[in-house]
Amino acid sequence: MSESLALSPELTAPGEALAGTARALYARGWMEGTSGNLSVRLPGGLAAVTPSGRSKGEMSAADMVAVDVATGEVRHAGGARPSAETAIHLALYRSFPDCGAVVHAHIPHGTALSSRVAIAGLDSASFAHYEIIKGLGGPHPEQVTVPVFANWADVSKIGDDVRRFYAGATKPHVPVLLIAHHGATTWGPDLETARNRLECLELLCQQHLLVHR
Ligand SMILES: CSC[C@@H](O)[C@@H](O)C(=O)COP(=O)(O)O
Ligand SMILES: [Zn+2]
Repeated sequence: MSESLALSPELTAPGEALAGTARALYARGWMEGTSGNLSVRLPGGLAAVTPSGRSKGEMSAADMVAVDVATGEVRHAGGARPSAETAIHLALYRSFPDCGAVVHAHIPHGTALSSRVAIAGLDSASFAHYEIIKGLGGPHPEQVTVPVFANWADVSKIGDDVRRFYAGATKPHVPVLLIAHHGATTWGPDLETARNRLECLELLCQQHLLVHR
């Protein structure tokens, strides 16, 4: 089925929220050259996802693509393909029933730190004492360990890794992750919270890199 989201009035507001948040993140320099993607969960087992390969500074609600969270099947699209990283978004929606929105951006300091972690042969970054940790939404206000996933060319493999990682988790998690040499993905009950967590993660990584030059 292929149909513009603009034709579905109940999907227009989430689409506008996605376009507005994407514009703001683009304006910050975090979604350069078509990078970055966002999604929100919709009623009926769907998620609205940004289209693939488009400037995230110039989108409207009608550009968004609705996909089935359970199957990944495209349900509504005005001719656009959903984000190439939809598999990561769906892995998070499937892992966390309370996840209402996912934001991915190539934040500069987060990406630099993810590269440093990967080059060191590690798979997580730990931080302690920074006040901004409180803004990440994790269980501990004073310390946090952020997983750093491998950046497979086949994005479905990143989605599989994410799904496996959180399926095995028994403790409360922090709703942010890094992808090595690539960027960050954050999530939350709504788009605003997911975006705030992205901002906090970028600032945390920046502060950490200033301390550990
Ligand atoms: C500018 S290339 C960046 C892409 O490879 C990818 O990492 C990305 O963030 C955007 O992919 P998209 O398919 O537009 O959602
Ligand atoms: Zn990306």
